[in-house]
Amino acid sequence: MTIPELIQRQRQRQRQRQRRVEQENDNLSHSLLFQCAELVLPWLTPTELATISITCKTLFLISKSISTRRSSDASRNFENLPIPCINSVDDQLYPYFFYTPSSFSSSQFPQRQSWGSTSAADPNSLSRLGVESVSLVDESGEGVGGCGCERCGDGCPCLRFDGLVEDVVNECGPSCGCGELECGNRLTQRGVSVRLKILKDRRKGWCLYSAQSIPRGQFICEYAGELLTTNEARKRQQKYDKLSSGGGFSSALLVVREHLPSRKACLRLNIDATKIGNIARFINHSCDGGNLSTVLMRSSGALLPRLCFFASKDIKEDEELTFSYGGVRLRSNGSPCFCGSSCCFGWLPSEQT
Ligand SMILES: C[S@@+](CC[C@H](N)C(=O)[O-])C[C@H]1O[C@@H](n2cnc3c(N)ncnc32)[C@H](O)[C@@H]1O
Repeated sequence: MTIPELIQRQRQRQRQRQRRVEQENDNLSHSLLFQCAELVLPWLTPTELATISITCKTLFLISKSISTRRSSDASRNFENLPIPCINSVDDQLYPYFFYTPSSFSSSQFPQRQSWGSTSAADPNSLSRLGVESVSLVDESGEGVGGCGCERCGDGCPCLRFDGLVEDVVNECGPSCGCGELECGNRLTQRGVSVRLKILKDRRKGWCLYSAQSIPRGQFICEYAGELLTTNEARKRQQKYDKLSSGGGFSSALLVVREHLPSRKACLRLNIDATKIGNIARFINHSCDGGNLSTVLMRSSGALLPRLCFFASKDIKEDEELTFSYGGVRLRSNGSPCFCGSSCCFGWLPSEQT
């Protein structure tokens, strides 16, 4: 071999080595990018995700799989069964909101929530019974109202708990000695146990549907969201009314009043599930009362009750779940109702909050 040939061969080897190193670096940075993106992207909003997905192929593919995972379970693994979102009317893949299995005071909630990552959300990372942190105590600071039953049944004292307000159904609570969720008097504390799905309707927006037949009396879900002061609820209602008048915005602020035995005062709960809520935020109104009834449930010793939905009749698979938002239509800027019932009033119930 001549000297120029030797030099050429050496250069060739050098170039091959360099290409190998470049390829390895490229693979490494791709997998690093992949790992970082899988960690960071689930924290983004749909708009942020769409923006980042157009920057390179890897981010496009990861964003796409996050969107698919988001639409496969709106409850992000916080409920016992996945609740898929199905949209056959437009391009919106899934409704975006923060998930909470139970109501809580808004100052306790983080600014962002991860949704759609490969590792499932930890259902224990958010308390299922947020409102129970506000509990009744005796003078020594001990919780009151709990039972000491080994096996709770009809004789459990929690069922006869002398509550603050009328028309509230009682269950065992955190100060009971009957163990955790296996107790028979905690019907509404185990989360959603029926198959549900969220479908999009062109006029009503997202709707909650049954994905199995459900017998009358079955617990469906709690209405969970931010617990607001009445002042804050009024401010938000004004803001939501303005946004709704522009179209394409749905609010989910619910006001529940429970009368005290004197009938002179009431306990008022303002639950806003617009930004932070659970699947109950997708239940639409029906002027005929729909197929759900609401019941206020109080766990023994808890100050605040929880608003729970039960099937008010036998429900078939693929039926929309609805209830009546109320009978009052006071606000002049009410929205049109598309419940489709024969007694439809034409406008959604609304009152001054
Ligand atoms: C609690 S949210 C229900 C979920 C909502 N459809 C969504 O897409 O998020 C309440 C909002 O849903 C819409 N809605 C509920 N019932 C309706 C009905 N019968 N007709 C028209 N819109 C309805 C209204 O925009 C209302 O403000």
